Amino acid sequence: MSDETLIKVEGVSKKFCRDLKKSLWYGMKDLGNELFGRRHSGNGALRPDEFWAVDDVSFELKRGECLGLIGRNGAGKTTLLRMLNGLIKPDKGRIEMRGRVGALIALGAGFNPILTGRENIYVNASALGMTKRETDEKIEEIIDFSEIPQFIDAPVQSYSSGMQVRLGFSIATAIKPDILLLDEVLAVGDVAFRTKCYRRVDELRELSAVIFVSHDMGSIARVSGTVMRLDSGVVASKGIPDKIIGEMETGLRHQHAHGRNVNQCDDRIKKFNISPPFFEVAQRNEFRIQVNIETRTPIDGIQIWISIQDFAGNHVAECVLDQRSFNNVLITGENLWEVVFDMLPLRVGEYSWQVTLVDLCGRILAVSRNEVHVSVVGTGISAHVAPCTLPIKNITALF
Ligand SMILES: Nc1ncnc2c1ncn2[C@@H]1O[C@H](COP(=O)(O)OP(=O)(O)OP(=O)(O)O)[C@@H](O)[C@H]1O
Repeated sequence: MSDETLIKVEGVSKKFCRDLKKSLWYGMKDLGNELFGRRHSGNGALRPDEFWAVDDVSFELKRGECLGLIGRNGAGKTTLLRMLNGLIKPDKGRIEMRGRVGALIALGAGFNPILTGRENIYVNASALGMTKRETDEKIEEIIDFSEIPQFIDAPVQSYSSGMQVRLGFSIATAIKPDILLLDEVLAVGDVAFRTKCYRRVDELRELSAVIFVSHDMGSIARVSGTVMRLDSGVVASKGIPDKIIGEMETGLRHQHAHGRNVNQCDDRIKKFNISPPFFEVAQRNEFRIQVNIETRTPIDGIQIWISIQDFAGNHVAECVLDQRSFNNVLITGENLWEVVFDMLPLRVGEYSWQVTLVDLCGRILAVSRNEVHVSVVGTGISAHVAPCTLPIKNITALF
């Protein structure tokens, strides 16, 4: 690790407005005041319906350091990354970034959908300060790493979410950035690609300052030297990974023990349950789970990501339920599906499931982590080599 500070954040805050009409009105007023050189309340007190999404956050990061950013949905992690990447302006405070910044924040962000993958590589690389010659030298490496050479001359709008993540990550890291910002969006990639990405982050960590946002505590603990937990925009705690992750998990267990729904994240989601919470299944036998989502408003298009981890926290199996598998529209109130899997192609042992509810833009609506446990029983002779995809037999809407 060097002594060179690459990221310096001092008292940074960002506010948003919950009401769209008011938000537009405030925005126009602030713009008018700025044009006429008048002070505006953009950096002052909150106006009706406004709230601090990020509130007085300060930290520094040196080359060679990796900061893991954790917190429940809506804690302000992405907003902080977007400010660091210059996509939005803080209302208060100061951000200093030194060197080239590689970032993978929102799904599809930074891509022009009508341009091909190859054209987007050139556009992005030039925005990151690379010359055409430098990009020419790197382009094969970028395409190779993304593993999508057969689609590279197709428009990005035809790419799946996973393909966009592959290309975005390959570009962001191929430029050998001084600063690398990685949001949860990496989770969209499949297990094998994610593993490859973590390996590359390990390599880059020596040379860059890395900020890594994730809900996957195993990955956070593996990659980060320090972890910072945000809670309602405020830095709730910061320190070594084990301590901060432990605190967060204890908090979640406490809420659970006191009857609150730990999985509730986005305001629109009232309940997100997977049942049964524990089940035993014989190797290679069919098994079924129920997914129950209660919403306050309709949500047009969701995906459900299921990821299974073994006792050591390694991802061993996963699958995505999207519009190809079921009618993925949520109605107001109760939505209940039964999902039948053909078999669980895993070795005998104990596993936990992480089930994540995601909207069509890859934004996480709710996470059910380590709430569902499965015990695989059988002869012990296995089975599929992990990681593997869970074979879905069918999904039925129960109501
Ligand atoms: N453009 C916006 N306008 C209004 N509110 C916003 C906007 N962007 C984010 N928010 C709100 O700011 C808060 C922080 O959001 P942010 O996306 O930073 O959280 P997060 O910790 O990254 O959550 P997640 O884990 O779900 O990605 C949330 O309440 C969110 O609804």
